[in-house]
Amino acid sequence: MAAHSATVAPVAPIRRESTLLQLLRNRQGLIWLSYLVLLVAVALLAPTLALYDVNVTDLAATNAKPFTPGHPLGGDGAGYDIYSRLIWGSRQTLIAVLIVVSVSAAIGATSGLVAGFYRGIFETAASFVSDAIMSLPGVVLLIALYAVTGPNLPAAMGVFGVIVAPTYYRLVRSIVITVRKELYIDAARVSGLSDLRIVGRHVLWAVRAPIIIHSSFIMAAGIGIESGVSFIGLGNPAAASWGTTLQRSFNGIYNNPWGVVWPSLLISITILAFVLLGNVLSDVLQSSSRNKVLSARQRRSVIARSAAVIGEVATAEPSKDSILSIRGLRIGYLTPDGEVREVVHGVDFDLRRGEIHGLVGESGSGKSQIAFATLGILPREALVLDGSVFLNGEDLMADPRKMRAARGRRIAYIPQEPMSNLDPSFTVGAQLIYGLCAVRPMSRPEAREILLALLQRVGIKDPERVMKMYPHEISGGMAQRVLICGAVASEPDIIVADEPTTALDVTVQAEVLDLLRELSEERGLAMILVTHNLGVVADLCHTVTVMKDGRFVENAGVEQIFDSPSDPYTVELLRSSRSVELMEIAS
Ligand SMILES: Nc1ncnc2c1ncn2[C@@H]1O[C@H](COP(=O)(O)OP(=O)(O)OP(=O)(O)O)[C@@H](O)[C@H]1O
Ligand code: NI
Repeated sequence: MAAHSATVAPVAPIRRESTLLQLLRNRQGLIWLSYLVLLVAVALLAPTLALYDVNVTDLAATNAKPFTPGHPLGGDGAGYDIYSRLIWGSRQTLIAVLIVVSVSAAIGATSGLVAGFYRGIFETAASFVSDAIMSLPGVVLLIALYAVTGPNLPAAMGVFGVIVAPTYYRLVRSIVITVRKELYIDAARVSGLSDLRIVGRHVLWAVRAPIIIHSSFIMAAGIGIESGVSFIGLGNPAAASWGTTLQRSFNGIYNNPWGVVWPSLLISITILAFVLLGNVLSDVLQSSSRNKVLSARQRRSVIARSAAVIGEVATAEPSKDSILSIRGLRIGYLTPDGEVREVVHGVDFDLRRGEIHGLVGESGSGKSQIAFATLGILPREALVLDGSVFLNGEDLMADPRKMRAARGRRIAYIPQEPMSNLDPSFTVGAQLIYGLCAVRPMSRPEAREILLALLQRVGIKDPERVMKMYPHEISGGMAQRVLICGAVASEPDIIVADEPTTALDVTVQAEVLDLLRELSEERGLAMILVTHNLGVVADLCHTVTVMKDGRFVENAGVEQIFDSPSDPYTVELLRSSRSVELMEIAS
């Protein structure tokens, strides 16, 4: 947070849309919400929609194929009409799911709320119980229950609700603990509100979105468990549920294989609906609680209004001998009260071919914003208020298509955390080959050849073997080498590296920095190196920009910065970094 440093351009607040409206505007949200509403309607209207009563069997329906007259989805071995059973089953299934959610949310969320708010002995006890429940084998418990109650779906679902209650407990408790620390709760308390009012007003507001999202996933799990429980025979065979329907059809799978398809399809689609709706909800609810993503029209009007306040800045020409020129770049974010907080205040920047340029400054000074802007990967809610990014004289900022074409091809990126930038479910080789083929038209064997040579070049001893490994099988240093290999493979002109060695061990750091220097010299690569480590800058960079509060305070050759810094802030930065170094040597 560096609000004190930012220029705030007051623009009229933007009205928020209701959550439901945002949900309906999202295509996925609309589809899955409609599906679920339809499902509820079917469950309510079951008596009219079903062709037969729940427990009516019909000799003609025995193992009937689908589209038999009177039995649109066929029948099972006992002569039940599958279509009617599924319609009735939607009732049973939705009731089962409601039991799971209400039991688990009631127990878990309430205890989490109390534990997080009052802490102390209750929290200790509740956390113990929650851990104990989580360590129980759920399915075994359900089977044991069967011995006591017999086939009883509501009881089984209630027990399942207790089993998953700790997930709510943990979620709610951790949120309440953070919210409670925040200032507005203190403010509320000082103004003499009772605990109940504070919980109602502020804490419930903070936990409501996570609870709704989590419930959607629990409902998906509930459907799965209901089907599973009924399928292994713990449900009431007389009551129609999707699980029992599936079980019956499964018993007669050799006589009528189609019978299995319908309930499976219904169960899968409904689980999918809850999970995907949960994802959409999480987008909608969580983004609106922090930063609003504006529509293109709102975005233009905010930018225009803020330009009117600050005044147009004449866009300068790019420098002739630079490969990358940034001119008058201003980036802002909308605050919750609808004002624009500017975090980068009109910076100019030039990068020549083969130059390694260090971008240093304290946390929150805007280094990453500049790196992201160069790559065109600013967060969706970011507002580019003004300015241009010229690559070889072409303005990328003005044309998103050019930006997309340049990204990964002409300008490559090396991230801070190598591990989280590799997909755990694919081998290293598969990801590298996929990435390379996406930016340079070539066949997979060709890409493989290039990458094997490059992996060798970035210091990986046995590239063939590493290609076959999954990310969790390699070390952090190796992962960063792999990503550097991926970045260099597309033969870019510029590499943007945001703290590329922070996540690595000290010994590995030096090796990776050496590698970056060598690659830059070999290939004439220009590099923007974002770092807070002046040692890295002294070691690697030709030129340096020092940033503070969204402005460039000094921009010069590396010798000049270290030998005769002109800005007091640079002097301060050098002094503090030296004292950190001395401390490290002393310890
Ligand atoms: N998505 C966002 N919404 C609102 N403000 C943001 C967002 N992302 C960044 N900011 C603000 O932009 C400013 C600059 O952030 P930036 O990440 O560029 O800093 P940095 O210099 O890279 O810091 P660090 O060294 O911690 O990475 C900060 O004040 C930050 O609060
Ligand atoms: Ni950063």
